[in-house]
Amino acid sequence: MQGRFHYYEGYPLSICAMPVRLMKLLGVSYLIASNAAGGLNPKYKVGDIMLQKDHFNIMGLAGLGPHIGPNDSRFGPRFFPMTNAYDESILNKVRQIVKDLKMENKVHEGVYTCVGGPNYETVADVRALISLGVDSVGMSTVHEVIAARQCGIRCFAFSLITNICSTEYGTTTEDHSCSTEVHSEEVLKVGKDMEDELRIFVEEIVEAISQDT
Ligand SMILES: O=P(O)(O)O[C@@H]1C[C@H](O)[C@@H](CO)O1
Ligand SMILES: Nc1nc2[nH]cnc2c(=O)[nH]1
Repeated sequence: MQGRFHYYEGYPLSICAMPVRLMKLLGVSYLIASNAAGGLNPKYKVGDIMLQKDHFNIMGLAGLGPHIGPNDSRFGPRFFPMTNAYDESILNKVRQIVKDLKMENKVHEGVYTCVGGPNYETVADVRALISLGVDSVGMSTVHEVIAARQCGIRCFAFSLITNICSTEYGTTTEDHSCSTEVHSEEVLKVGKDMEDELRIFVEEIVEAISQDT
């Protein structure tokens, strides 16, 4: 996909996840999802990559999801497990790729969460998410992975840590900016700067997966 639909754009989560269901109809069996995310884990640095071991479905706990409403059985059963949402065998292949590409110093494994956005988090939000065991926070991916798992697509996802979420209020300067604020320009720049490295990373993953098929 080139881009995606986001909840903050006003689309329901079923529309945000619609491309995944279209993929299912086209015969896709693996999903590689990526996202720009804020780092919550204190070990993370800007430009690091977090392989998603799991996600914390905070929007789902609030009753939002791509699968709310009448169930269309073409896209899977009404009820389904999410215990092993992120495919361990793909993750093992990626762990090897990380070693081969000598990326160990910048790659972590952790838990992602999706919030509604489009505002970034308050300090209180950040502190709460950390206490809930979340390592990175963004505005996508979770509902795509839910739709994928419902219809049996195997999933791998990673976050590019584009900024560090602040647990401190910081000081506001005369121009009303604040040292600990996140701005989308920073997020976009880190994404752009990492483009070539991430392309190689994803190409390697596609290659490794395709050896299985
Ligand atoms: O589509 P993703 O999740 O990669 O983009 C994230 C969420 C927002 O669209 C944007 C915020 O900076 O980055
Ligand atoms: N919610 C959220 N999404 C992001 N996308 C990139 N950075 C962030 C962040 O800090 N928070």
